[in-house]
Amino acid sequence: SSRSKEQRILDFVLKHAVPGDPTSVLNAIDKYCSQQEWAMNVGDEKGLILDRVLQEASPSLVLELGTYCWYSAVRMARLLKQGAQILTVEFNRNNADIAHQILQFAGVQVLEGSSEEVIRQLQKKHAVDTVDFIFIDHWKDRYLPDTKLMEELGLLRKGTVILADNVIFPGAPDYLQYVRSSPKYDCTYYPSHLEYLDAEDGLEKAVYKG
Ligand SMILES: O=c1[nH]cnc2c(O)c(F)c(-c3ccc(F)cc3)c(-c3ccc(F)cc3)c12
Ligand SMILES: [Mg+2]
Repeated sequence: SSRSKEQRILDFVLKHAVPGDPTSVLNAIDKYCSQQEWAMNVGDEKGLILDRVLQEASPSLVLELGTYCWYSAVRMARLLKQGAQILTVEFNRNNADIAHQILQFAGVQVLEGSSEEVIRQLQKKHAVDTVDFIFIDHWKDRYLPDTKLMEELGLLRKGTVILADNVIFPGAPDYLQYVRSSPKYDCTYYPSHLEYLDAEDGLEKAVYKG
C-alpha cells in the first residue's frame, strides 16, 4: 500500500534522528519538509516563537489542539520542566498512530478524538483541573468554539496562555476578533512566516485574565 506523506516523514526521522534526542527529531522533520515534501508543521521560524512563549509560561500542563505531524509536541516536550505534561489532541486516526511512535517522550500523551469531545472529557476522564498553556494548531473553524468551550468549562485560570498558529494564513478572523476585543484576554501578535515558505503568517498569544 502506498505510504502517506506522514509515514514518509516518520521514515526519514527514524533514519536520520537520534533516538531520545528531540532536537535531532525537529531538525530531521524541518530538513525533510523544507527540502522534500512540505507539511504543516509549525516549523523552525514560528517554532522559535513557540519556544520563547512556552519557556516564559513555564507550564505544568500543556494542551495542544492538533498533533498532526507531532513536530510541535516534540518541540514543547523538550523544553518542559520535570514532571510537566502535554496532552495533545488528534482526531485523525493514522496521524495519532504515527504520533505515538514518535512521542516516546515521558509526559506526552496523545488523546484521540475531536477537540470538542476531548475538551469536554478533560476534567472528568483525565483529572485535569485547569490548563496552563494551550497551543491551538488544529483547524481554523474550531479556534473560537474550542476557546469558548474551555472558558465555559473553567479550564482556564488567571494567567493561562493560549498561543494560536496560522492566525494570518489560513487565518482565524473570528477567533482574533474575539480575543482582541474581550476584556478577559491580554493579546500579543508575533509576526512570522508560513512554515518553510515566504508567505506571511503569525502567532497570537492571548493571556486569560481570570
Ligand atoms: O489546517 C491546518 N491546521 C494547522 N496548521 C496548519 C498550518 O500550519 C498551515 F500552514 C496550513 C496551510 C496553510 C497554507 C496552505 F497553502 C496549506 C496549508 C493549514 C491548512 C490550511 C488549510 C487547509 F485546507 C489545510 C491545512 C493548517
Ligand atoms: Mg499550523
